[in-house]
Amino acid sequence: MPDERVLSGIGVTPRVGVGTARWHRPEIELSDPPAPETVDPEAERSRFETARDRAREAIERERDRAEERVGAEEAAVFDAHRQFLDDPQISEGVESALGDGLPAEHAVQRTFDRFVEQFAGMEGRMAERADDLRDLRDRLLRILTDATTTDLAAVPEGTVLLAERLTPSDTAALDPERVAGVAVQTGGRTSHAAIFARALALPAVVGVGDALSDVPEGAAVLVDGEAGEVVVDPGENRRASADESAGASVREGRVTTTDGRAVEVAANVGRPVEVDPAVERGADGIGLYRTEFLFLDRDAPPDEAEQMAAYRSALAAFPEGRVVCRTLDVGGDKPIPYLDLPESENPFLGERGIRRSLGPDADLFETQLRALLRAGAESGDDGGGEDADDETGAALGDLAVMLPMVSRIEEVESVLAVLESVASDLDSAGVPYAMPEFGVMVETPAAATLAGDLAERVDFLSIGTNDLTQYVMAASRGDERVAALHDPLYPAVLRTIRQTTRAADGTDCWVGMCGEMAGDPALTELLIGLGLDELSASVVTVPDVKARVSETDSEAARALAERALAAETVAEVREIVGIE
Ligand SMILES: C=C(OP(=O)(O)O)C(=O)O
Repeated sequence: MPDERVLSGIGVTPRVGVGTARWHRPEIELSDPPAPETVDPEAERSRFETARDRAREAIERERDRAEERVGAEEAAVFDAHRQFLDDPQISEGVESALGDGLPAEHAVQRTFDRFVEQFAGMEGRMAERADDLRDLRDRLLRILTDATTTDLAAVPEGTVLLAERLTPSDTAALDPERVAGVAVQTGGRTSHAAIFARALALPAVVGVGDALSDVPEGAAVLVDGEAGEVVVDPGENRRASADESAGASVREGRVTTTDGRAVEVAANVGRPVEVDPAVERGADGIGLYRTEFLFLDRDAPPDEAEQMAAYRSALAAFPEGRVVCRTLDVGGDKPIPYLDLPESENPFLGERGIRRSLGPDADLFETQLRALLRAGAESGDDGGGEDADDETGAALGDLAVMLPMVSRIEEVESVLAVLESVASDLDSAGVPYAMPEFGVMVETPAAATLAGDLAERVDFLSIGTNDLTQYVMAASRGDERVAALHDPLYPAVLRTIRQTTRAADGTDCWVGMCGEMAGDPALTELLIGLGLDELSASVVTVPDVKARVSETDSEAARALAERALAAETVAEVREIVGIE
């Protein structure tokens, strides 16, 4: 058996892939420039201009392609490339190098290298600009030297792509059908490579460092995006784990248990770019759209038309399904600078979620509800602006609105009143809208205790086990010292879940789960036994959860849940469920 070699980095997608190493080395080595007197500056200027035009066209093409595959937000990086291409300082730098008698390719290299050095010495986002400049420099050099490079869209199936760095254009070109994994020497969790890899559900490890450069072309390599490991010459055991992680194949359409009980398997998404991968991985709909992501990383909130366009395109992606939009959930771990959230002694117990929407963010909340009600209208309302969705008129799925951090019946009553008033304003203005399904998250012990009263007022409850566990166990989500307590398999949490589903038994109110627990296929049978009607999972695990649902017998699941509910310790629960 060959010796395994394990390199560590930062795992960015919870998947394991194995395949054959293939290096992507786009850097171009130029030989020394010829003597200046032998160079014709006019001819070189014209070569540079032609190369710049060709680069501009290619950037446009790649931008469109990236937008189609991974979304407008990620594709926006190509706009930065286009701006650099026409940046006067760069043009001046190239002009001055041509004036010094350098050929076009050397002029490009000298100019860009200076800017790369400047940006690389800065912090944060500015440092990322250095990558954009390298990307653009190499593109121009490839054109000027007629260099042939790997066509990343056409690598052989089963390729594990290795690179010193992956530029946005490289990553956007990757074909998930062909690429078994990606390992990159540089980059962090929020690097472009990581973001694209996640959006495409590719196993990926970034920030592996120089050790990666010793991996030979053609070696067998396993990429463990969960553990953050790159394993060269993996042994049989490792390969078996990759096979397991390759997971179930995508299943279109609804699944039922072996005895015919329908369980909806939806996906959790945070940004428009994640919607298409959810469709591709066979989700029945969106069980949690974390709409606060539409409000992050910007200077002002999205207006009604922009929000409406985002909601409508999610609805159009699931014409047969349901899209559950959670209203703005800020505060706690999700600050938004322009909202000027006050310091809180304990933000998780402070003014967050619905508490803000019915308080200081009332105007934003009303705008969001207007956008949601209008988004659900059959067709014909295009949001009234150029930001509006061009899917207008397409078949749309069913919209549902869900409230975060509910702990009082009064909150639900107040929101119902706001909904009525928004609907009546739209009515009077003759604006088309549709009343959505209406539900609340059960993420506070108070909501679980009141589940029966809530169920009388809403169409659905969705259990957010991430927060529910934090509040039931009094163990902060982000505090490593109490991480072991943050486990939904503790009997207190399991019984709170059952309390919630039981409260809705026999009513028209359905009960789903959108916390991370719902996405763990090892717990699917238990959750069916606990009475969940819907499971909303991370996009990558949707096929595995669907597969588990269709292997489950509801009677056996109920018996399993009864045993787990009778257990007194987490260790007993784990043993009963059959996990370590
Ligand atoms: C799904 C949940 O919400 P969040 O976005 O806070 O993880 C949860 O708390 O389980």
